[in-house]
Amino acid sequence: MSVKTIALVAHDHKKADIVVWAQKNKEALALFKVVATGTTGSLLLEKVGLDITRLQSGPLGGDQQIGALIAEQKLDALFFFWDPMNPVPHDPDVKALLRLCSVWNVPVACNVSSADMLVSSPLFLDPNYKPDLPNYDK
Ligand SMILES: O=C(CO)COP(=O)(O)O
Repeated sequence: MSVKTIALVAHDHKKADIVVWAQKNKEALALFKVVATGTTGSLLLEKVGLDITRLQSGPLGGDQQIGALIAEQKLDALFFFWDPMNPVPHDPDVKALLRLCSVWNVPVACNVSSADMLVSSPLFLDPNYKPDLPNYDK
């Protein structure tokens, strides 16, 4: 049984949302090891006081670093408040990250309501719960 690792990421127009969400869920988030992309991580540290491992900023490779954690089976969930209304320069990285969540059966919440449900899910909070790994041999 080990502490779960989660990643928190928000695009610029969603950063206010993730700060409010993290403030609301600060107690629950303290149960996890938290990693975040650079700017999101700085904001969460400053405004919420979360203990966070900061990766690169998204456009500089932060999404890919989180993808690498998924490929190495070192990430238990992704909370990604991505922006459906504004394009980002690293859109291929965003798509790749979301794709890897599906490839590796990693739970991913892309908006406030799904983040609320995931962070309060008894199943996810069960330290013994591990989603099945996919089998691509067939
Ligand atoms: O762009 C991002 C995710 O695609 C987020 O990166 P920042 O947290 O550095 O803004």
